[in-house]
Amino acid sequence: MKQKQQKNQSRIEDKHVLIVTSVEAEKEAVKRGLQNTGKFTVITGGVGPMAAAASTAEAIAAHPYDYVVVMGIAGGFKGRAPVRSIVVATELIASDMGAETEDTFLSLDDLGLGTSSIEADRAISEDLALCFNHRQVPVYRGAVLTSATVTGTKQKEEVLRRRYPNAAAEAMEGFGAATAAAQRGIPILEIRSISNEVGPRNREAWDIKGALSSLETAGAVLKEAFLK
Ligand SMILES: O=C(O)c1cccc(C(=O)CC[C@H]2O[C@@H](n3cnc4c(=O)[nH]cnc43)[C@H](O)[C@@H]2O)c1
Repeated sequence: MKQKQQKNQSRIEDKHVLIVTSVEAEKEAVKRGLQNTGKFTVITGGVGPMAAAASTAEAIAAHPYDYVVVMGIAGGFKGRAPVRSIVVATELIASDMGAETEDTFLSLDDLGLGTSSIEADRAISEDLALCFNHRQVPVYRGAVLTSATVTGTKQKEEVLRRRYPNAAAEAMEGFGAATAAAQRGIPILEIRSISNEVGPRNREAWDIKGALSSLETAGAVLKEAFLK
């Protein structure tokens, strides 16, 4: 009876997971963390929401993945997610898709034209945050913004803070991959390691090496969460 129950259950350890990164260095960092675990396929999907959407759509059309996980480095909002910490997304938001008026911003939801926000798989993202805590890796849960343009001014940072009070990080791919996944009903997750503060551009100050090291740890934690 027990055997039969186990056979009928949809077991998380039997799932096949597609991981979407933007550049090769992120893919290699995640793969080091995963240590050749067969159930994960890691792709370099390109930079920006359009490249991420197209690459994800192509991958999930070719193979029946059970989860899509967007991973990479990101900017963190000061006071919400410091450099080298990890952000596990609660939702993936297209930060600039909508319409401006003289005094506000209208999202696609406000306009009745679709949605600018897709929720991350709640149970797994909560579990992941616990796994990071367990390893004493600083982790924050919050919305991850997808912006086609990296924020480079104080003024834009403040606009985003006001518009998205629950945002912890900004990157460029999540909502694109999530759109492709949602069209096939595949749950989405986003895990980001913070390389820089969102705000005035200072590319030399980005801690890419540190963030890639945190991303490698994130790969190991993802493996632990899916295999336990
Ligand atoms: O130059 C390198 O060695 C290198 C290694 C890994 C990654 C990079 C990138 O430039 C990745 C671009 C990627 O980073 C995300 N990102 C990072 N910070 C921000 C931000 O403040 N706002 C938006 N996006 C950010 C983004 O997802 C890009 O795809 C270079």
